[in-house]
Amino acid sequence: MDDQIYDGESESSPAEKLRAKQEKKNLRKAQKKAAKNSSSSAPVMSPAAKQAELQEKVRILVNQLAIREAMQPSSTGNSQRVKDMSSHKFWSTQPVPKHGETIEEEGPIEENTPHDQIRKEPYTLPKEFEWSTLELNDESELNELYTLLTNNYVEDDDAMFRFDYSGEFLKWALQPPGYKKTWHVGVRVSATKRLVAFVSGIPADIRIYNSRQHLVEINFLCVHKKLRSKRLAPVLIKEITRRSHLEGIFQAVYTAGVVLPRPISKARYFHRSLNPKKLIDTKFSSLPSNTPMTRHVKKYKLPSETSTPGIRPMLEKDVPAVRVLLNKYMSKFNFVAVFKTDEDVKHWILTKENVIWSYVVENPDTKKVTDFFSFYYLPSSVIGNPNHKTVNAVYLFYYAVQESDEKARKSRLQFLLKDALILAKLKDVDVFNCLDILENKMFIDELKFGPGDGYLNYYMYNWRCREMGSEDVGVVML
Ligand SMILES: CCCCCCCCCCCCCC(=O)SCCNC(=O)CCNC(=O)[C@H](O)C(C)(C)COP(=O)(O)OP(=O)(O)OC[C@H]1O[C@@H](n2cnc3c(N)ncnc32)[C@H](O)[C@@H]1OP(=O)(O)O
Repeated sequence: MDDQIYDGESESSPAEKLRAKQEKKNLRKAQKKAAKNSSSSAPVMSPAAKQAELQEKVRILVNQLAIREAMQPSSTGNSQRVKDMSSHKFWSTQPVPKHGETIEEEGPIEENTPHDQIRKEPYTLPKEFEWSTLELNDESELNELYTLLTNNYVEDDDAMFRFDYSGEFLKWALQPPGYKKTWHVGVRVSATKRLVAFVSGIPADIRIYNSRQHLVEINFLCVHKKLRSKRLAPVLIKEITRRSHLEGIFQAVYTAGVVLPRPISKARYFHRSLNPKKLIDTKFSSLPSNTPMTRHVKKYKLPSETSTPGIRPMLEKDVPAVRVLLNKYMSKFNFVAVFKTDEDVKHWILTKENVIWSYVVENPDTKKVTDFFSFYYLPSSVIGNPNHKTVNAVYLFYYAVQESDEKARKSRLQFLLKDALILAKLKDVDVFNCLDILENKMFIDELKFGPGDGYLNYYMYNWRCREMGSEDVGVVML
């Protein structure tokens, strides 16, 4: 494989020219606004309005502080380092907010590019490589993607574990209703046709604060280990951006372990041991000092049966009720996935063995579905361990409960999630993971989840908005 360095970032697209124009316009607007604010006399406010304004300012400051604090490099591992904007050769050219920029108005950073001005031909790759749109319904192409990711995708900071998404999982993640094959973007070595890089997009609907958006969700960006640091990732990102623009989509949502300009929010991973001995053998966790293994194992022991009356696997007939429950529950968060149709819920929530499991609670008297939860199966390969190849992990996905009272909701969640742990244990899962998003902090401590080393930063492309705490986030990405 030729490792020639290529910089695909020198071509400037019409969108980039438009962006520069828009930035100038924004600057002029901000200057005008500042001049207006400084010359006009302040309106008279009622004490209640003043109090509300103060509370809002404090809330914003607290959120900003929480994010800044979480972004400090020392305690959070190397991937959480915040680099200077000037050292982001690629990201400093993109329509994303800059680190440190104060955000006053929500909205797009650059205007939509008119269709006839969108570049028609793919970005140029180094001459040894070619673009290849993957056909995931073809078993052998799906297998090529599986092999690329299983050997080269996300690892923890210490390179001990690597995500091992199954082929079936990838089909689920990449072929939701309305998916576009052209957003499954591969790069092959022209001579051998070997797949060496990938990025994907899927259509998604979200609400961020009060803005509903149909956009693209970007995931599975991967460059083969032997081709790292050669600026291939920016070319892949520009190409998926171009293909999104061609479909009339100008905003994106994505998550990454690394800190880029600029997170909307930052969440932390929490882990609940189900098989403590194996987790210690694989060094996924360590035995606390002065704790014998028997006591440690006992701490995480669970009942062998669930205890919520009416709990059962979700069935297709539950889809409409689950959609209503879920969208209602999501209304309390500021950044959420919107499940527009029953088809969406059928695809994303209904059980697919060894990919996602979902359970509902049906009230034994009324037969109404009152709650549901789901978790997806994503094992990690254990790198270089002679005794264990895989850690079997599940991740909490979407859920909903109905209690409006916070105390009642907390106790319901603790009750339900305990059953989720039991059900996962019955499937021979070693660890149950979640982020501190949604209302997960209501059960994390009580159900003996412990904080991990990993963080997940949430981003939007071409959308400026205020930062938020992880408890405001209701988007679960795979
Ligand atoms: C409107 C539609 C818009 C659609 C697009 C929306 C944006 C989508 C954005 C993508 C969302 C992806 C969501 C996921 O899938 S997150 C999962 C990412 N994948 C992995 O972590 C797998 C293992 N790692 C790799 O495969 C490579 O290290 C990757 C491919 C990550 C980088 O390859 P490589 O290591 O060989 O680097 P390079 O020399 O080619 O390029 C260096 C440039 O790339 C910037 N970089 C590094 N990591 C990431 C990252 N995770 N997101 C965005 N940018 C990233 C980096 O800051 C630098 O730019 P700058 O700092 O100099 O400026």
